[in-house]
Amino acid sequence: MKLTGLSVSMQGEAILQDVAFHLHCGEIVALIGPNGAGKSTLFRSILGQLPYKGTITFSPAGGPAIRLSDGSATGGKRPLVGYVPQAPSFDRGDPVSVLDFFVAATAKWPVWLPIPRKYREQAAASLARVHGEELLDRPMGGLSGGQLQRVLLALALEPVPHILILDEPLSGVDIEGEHQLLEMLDELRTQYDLSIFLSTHDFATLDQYADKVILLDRKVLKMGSPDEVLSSPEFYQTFHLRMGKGGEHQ
Ligand SMILES: Nc1ncnc2c1ncn2[C@@H]1O[C@H](COP(=O)(O)OP(=O)(O)OP(=O)(O)O)[C@@H](O)[C@H]1O
Repeated sequence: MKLTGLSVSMQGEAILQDVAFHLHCGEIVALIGPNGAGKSTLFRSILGQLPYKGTITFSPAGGPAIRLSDGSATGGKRPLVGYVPQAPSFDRGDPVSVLDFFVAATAKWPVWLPIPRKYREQAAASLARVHGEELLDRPMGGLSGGQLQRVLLALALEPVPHILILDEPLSGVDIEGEHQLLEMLDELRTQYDLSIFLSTHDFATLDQYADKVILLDRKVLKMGSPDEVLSSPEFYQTFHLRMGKGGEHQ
């Protein structure tokens, strides 16, 4: 995927200005920036949910270059983009099971009717992709942050897209859940040559999984390896940290 000169305005205010970068096949790119930087707006533009200026070009492996303008284009048999939204909160006592949720989302089957065996098998197979078979009959409200992310991830992989976008997948996930999720993303990108583009406020783990980091605050302020971005003056200025002469923060 290649973005050039991407700009978005809302109600006369420039939300994104001249954003440009490449996302290569099988690459994991992390998007960081302060609150209100435009991270979700960038995702919504890529998903074709917002009007924008500039170009977003998709060149799925083995397929023709496809320009997405309304979010409906597909790259061959696989959809271009899958999306894992910020995790919704479920009431602890909510009786809706993972199976109910999955089938309602994928097959549009109403939750109050008995679920046919074929839908149960399909949901189990989808959850198996994220090693979550055992979650099938659990209530959504009883899942941990990491388990909920895995269910949402399984949904976004049905069917497996070329590019997977995740909006703050690590928020509300404990350290062990975060480790599992990152391992799973790494496994999925290798298995499906999936490009992964995610936003996060967790900078400590970036160097464990991200090939590239983009620091955004309405514009791209810095782009590079986790080390390059996290040690840059732009990073320190954006997050109001003070930097010593040698580049070390004080
Ligand atoms: N529908 C809208 N109309 C007007 N302004 C909007 C709209 N949606 C978002 N904005 C503004 O766009 C800016 C960027 O918002 P966005 O949600 O993309 O930021 P973000 O980086 O995802 O923030 P966060 O880290 O808090 O989730 C904010 O100033 C927000 O107020």
